[in-house]
Amino acid sequence: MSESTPYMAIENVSKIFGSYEALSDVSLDIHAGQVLCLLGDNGAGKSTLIKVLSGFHEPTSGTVKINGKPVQFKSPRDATAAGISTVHQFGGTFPLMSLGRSFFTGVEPTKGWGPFKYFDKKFANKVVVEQMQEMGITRVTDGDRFVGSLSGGERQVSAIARAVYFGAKVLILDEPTAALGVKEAAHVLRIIMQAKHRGIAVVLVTHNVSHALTVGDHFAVLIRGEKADDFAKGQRTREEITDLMAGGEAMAELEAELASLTGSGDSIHD
Ligand SMILES: Nc1ncnc2c1ncn2[C@@H]1O[C@H](COP(=O)(O)OP(=O)(O)OP(=O)(O)O)[C@@H](O)[C@H]1O
Repeated sequence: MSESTPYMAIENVSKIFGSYEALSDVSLDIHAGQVLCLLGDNGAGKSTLIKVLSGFHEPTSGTVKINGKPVQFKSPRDATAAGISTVHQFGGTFPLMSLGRSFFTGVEPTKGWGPFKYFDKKFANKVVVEQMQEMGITRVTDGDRFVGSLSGGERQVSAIARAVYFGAKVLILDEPTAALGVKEAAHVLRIIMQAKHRGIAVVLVTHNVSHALTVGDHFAVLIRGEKADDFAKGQRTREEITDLMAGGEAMAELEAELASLTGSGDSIHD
């Protein structure tokens, strides 16, 4: 990783729910123009970590920093103001909303004045079509189309396009390729690379080691709330990562169980 100050960092962050420690003493650096992949099995703490980064949860202890300075996000609004944009698994939009409306939710462009102010649909639709085309979704030519008419991959890409258009500095993507076909996943990964080349810091949460290895510059593996490993591209093999993630531990347990079954005469081959 570069020596420069990361745009965002968390230091020794823990998050405790009741008596359960969902995150335990996790530190991470998030650099502009790099893709940080957050890997981990179900329940490892990935969503909790995303929620800390995006201002949804305040950490129980530890520090969040922007440009080297400690910050306290009291709400997602504070994180948004710091340029942090989170795209949820299904694009986080309403299926019956038009593409133009959905793209500008919360920042509606208006025309007219005072009581005669109205949503500038023409402008919104023009921008959304331009942005989608730029991101390779060439079949969208009408901003009046419903969000629900997009495929899963197109929805992800449009949510990323929105974040980029509004100047996100950190783009957090929660399992953006889950449930996508190979071609669509490849498109989303290409768009992630585009965002990185624009200087955006990308945090990619995924179960998919192949996807992570394709675009990642840096990797962190969470196991039961703890950072089990943290490494740069090229420092681990695919097998090492898969083993760690899937819990070498879980596989060892399964093997021990099978061995005891065979050992006690309950052969699975009987
Ligand atoms: N608000 C909450 N209250 C209590 N426990 C919680 C809360 N949020 C998360 N947890 C617990 O913290 C642990 C980590 O959950 P988290 O959702 O962060 O995992 P994850 O890695 O995102 O899993 P998945 O891949 O399944 O989404 C889980 O055991 C979960 O039940």
